[in-house]
Amino acid sequence: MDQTDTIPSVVNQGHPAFAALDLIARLVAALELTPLVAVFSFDRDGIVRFCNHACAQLCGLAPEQVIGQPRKQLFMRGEREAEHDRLVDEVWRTGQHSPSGDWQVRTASGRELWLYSTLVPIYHEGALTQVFCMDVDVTARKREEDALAAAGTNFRQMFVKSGDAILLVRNGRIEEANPAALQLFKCPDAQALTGRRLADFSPQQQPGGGVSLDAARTLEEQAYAQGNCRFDWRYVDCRGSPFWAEVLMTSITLDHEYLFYVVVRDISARKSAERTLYLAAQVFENSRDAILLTDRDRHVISINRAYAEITGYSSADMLGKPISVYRSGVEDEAFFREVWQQIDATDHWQGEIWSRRKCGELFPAWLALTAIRDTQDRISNYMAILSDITERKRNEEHTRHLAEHDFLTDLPNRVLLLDRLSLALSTARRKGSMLAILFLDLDRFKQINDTLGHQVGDLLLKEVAVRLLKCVRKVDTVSRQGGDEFVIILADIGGIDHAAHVAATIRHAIGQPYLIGGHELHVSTSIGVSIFPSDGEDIDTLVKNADIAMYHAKQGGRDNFQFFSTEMNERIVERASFEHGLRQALAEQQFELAFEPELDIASGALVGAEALIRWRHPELGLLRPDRFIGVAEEAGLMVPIGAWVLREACRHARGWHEAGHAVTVAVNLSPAQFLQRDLLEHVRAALDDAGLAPHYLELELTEAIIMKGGAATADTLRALRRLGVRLSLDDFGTGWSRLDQLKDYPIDKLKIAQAFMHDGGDTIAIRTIIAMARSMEMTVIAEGVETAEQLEFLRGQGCDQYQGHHADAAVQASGLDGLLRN
Ligand SMILES: Nc1nc2c(ncn2[C@@H]2O[C@H](COP(=O)(O)OP(=O)(O)OP(=O)(O)O)[C@@H](O)[C@H]2O)c(=O)[nH]1
Repeated sequence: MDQTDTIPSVVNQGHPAFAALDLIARLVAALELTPLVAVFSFDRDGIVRFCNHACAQLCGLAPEQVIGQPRKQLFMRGEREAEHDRLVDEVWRTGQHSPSGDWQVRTASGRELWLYSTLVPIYHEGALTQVFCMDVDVTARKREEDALAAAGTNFRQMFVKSGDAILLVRNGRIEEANPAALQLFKCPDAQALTGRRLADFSPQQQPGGGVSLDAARTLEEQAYAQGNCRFDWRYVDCRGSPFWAEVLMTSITLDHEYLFYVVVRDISARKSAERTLYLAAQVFENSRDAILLTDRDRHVISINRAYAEITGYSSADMLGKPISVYRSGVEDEAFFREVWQQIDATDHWQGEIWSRRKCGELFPAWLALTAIRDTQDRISNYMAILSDITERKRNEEHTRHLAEHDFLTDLPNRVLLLDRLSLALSTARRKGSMLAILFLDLDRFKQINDTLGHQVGDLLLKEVAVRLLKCVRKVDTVSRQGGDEFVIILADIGGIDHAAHVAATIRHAIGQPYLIGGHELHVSTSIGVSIFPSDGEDIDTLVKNADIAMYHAKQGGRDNFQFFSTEMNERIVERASFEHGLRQALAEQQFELAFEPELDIASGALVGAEALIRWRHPELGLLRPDRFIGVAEEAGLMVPIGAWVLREACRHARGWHEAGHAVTVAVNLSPAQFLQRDLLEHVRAALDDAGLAPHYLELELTEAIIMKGGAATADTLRALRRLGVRLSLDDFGTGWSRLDQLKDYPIDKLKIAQAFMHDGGDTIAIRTIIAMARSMEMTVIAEGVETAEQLEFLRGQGCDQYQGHHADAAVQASGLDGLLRN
């Protein structure tokens, strides 16, 4: 219902003039009541004459307060007051209404408002009496407009200044692009972008495989449906270079237009980092080397597949455990301390170590440890790369073996020989010992090849190698130089006799018949020997001289060995002739016995005599044992010679007894005799043959026999003792046995070594030996007594018997020497 309907009619509606008046009255009433337009009027003095409700409300006053007030008090216009005054004057002057406009005002009640305002002249009876001011409150609209303008400005700023590329896309075409977009797409100007589709800046296909055009459309639809969508996209810029971007497409669709606000951010760096990470992960997982990662405290945080495969440990076994738990135990703590010290200093260590699989098996590994640092340069992790090098080591070993060994015999070849020789020489130099080089060449080997073929020759060479190895000790080296030549190093030999002995053994071994391919073959060898240091100080000289000596052996009719030095050859010849002579001496009874008397100190009586062998050599005259016992021992003649001495000594003793002198005979036993199984039988037979009571036979042993012998020796000694034979220990005090060690052996008598009697005598040692021997109830005899003073001293110490020049003299004086000599 119109508000004017509520205004009562003040005139008779039937008369036309009154009808017009009535309309005016109704209009005024409507003006009065309208809430939409604030209306007031003022006269030429600016005094308010009329004010409707809306106006009073706008001013924040009651209408009656407003009437009669100056118009300027209703709405103050600040800086624009004068401008408004001019408008008012213009209306009064021209009688025309003013142009409408927006005015910012402060109301009488202090509110800030925007008014849309018009001034209208009001005539009364033809005269301009008042001006109406009609104001519409447009504050709300004005504020919205301001906010919109501000938002627009902000948006513009953001659009222009954004570091991200922003595109406005309308109906699939780029409408606007910000500077960052021009830069990102490397466009010379905006025209290069506008009007085109985003797909125009994409490769035909996206890396995922979809056609760019279709994929872009799908994404636009998605953004339209969901409001926005975010995706990674591969673009190509105006210069044709591809790049990765992250795209946020927001639909701001109006009406039926597709309008998108598209933010494009270059993520090529991130993509490349992602790619690098992906590759690193692939490398980690697919590496054939075992890789393990730890944290900075060296606790395992990751292992790759190869690690699990190689070691047998799973991630579950290892994660969180200290890496040190998985050491093999071969390398010690000090080794790992050094490893970590180096990593601390250089961030890296690599080397060979032993590793252990979960099943316990050890394997050689190449380990590379690297410290990984964070952006602050602090160690954040450690990486261990472990390669199983079992196969490599095996191959290396195989290759090295091939390089160092002869393919036919598998003996060390020349390369390894020189290496070993160099080692042996430095050891010999350090220890001041001797070594020998034997240069062997088979005799007339060519004939075997020529008559029976190379294959047979080869088999013969292999058999020769086997035989050579049997002739030497483990410390020696047998090598094949090629052809039928072999070189042998004899390390640390005691003397040239050793070398001669080995050479003779080899000659003999090679000379034994071979059964090869159904043929019985015979071959001999010529051997040359050089000795360090006498025949040369260095490898070349020694090998050359052994070769020369071998040549001499060939010259000398083959099948023999020759020393390089003539002097040595002579000595060996002499030795050989000595050996021959000894065999003859046995057969021809060239040995004799001499007796050294043993006297009782207390009574001065002759109580025994030690049998000493002599060799009456047909050319050299009477030889004492030190000239020939060594050769006899090496030639294995000590057993028959010892047996002869035993028999002869017993026979002599029996003679003394028959002459009325119950004297004991002492016989020295050699180690070779002791090793004889039937020693006991020999002794018994010697006693029986001579008819001598066993307690008149005394067997003299050396400390070496006792100490080396062990249980078997103790058994033999006890058996001899049971037989009734007496046992004495010769040269006591010079070896390394101690008296308390002797208590397990049935020894009757100790012979104090002659050495203690020299230079005034070692009185303390003699005293100690005598005291201890007495405590063990052994008889003590001193050897090498030469003076009456020495004898007196021994007597004072309670020594039982003595030997030596002083005893010989006493025996001569007593006339008993004739007895012993016969
Ligand atoms: N079966 C065989 N023969 C070889 C091999 N290497 C070399 N030979 C032969 O070994 C022979 C060596 O001969 P020589 O040492 O020079 O002469 P020899 O016949 O042994 O006569 P002398 O040494 O003077 O006693 C030559 O016939 C070579 O062909 C091999 O690997 N296998």
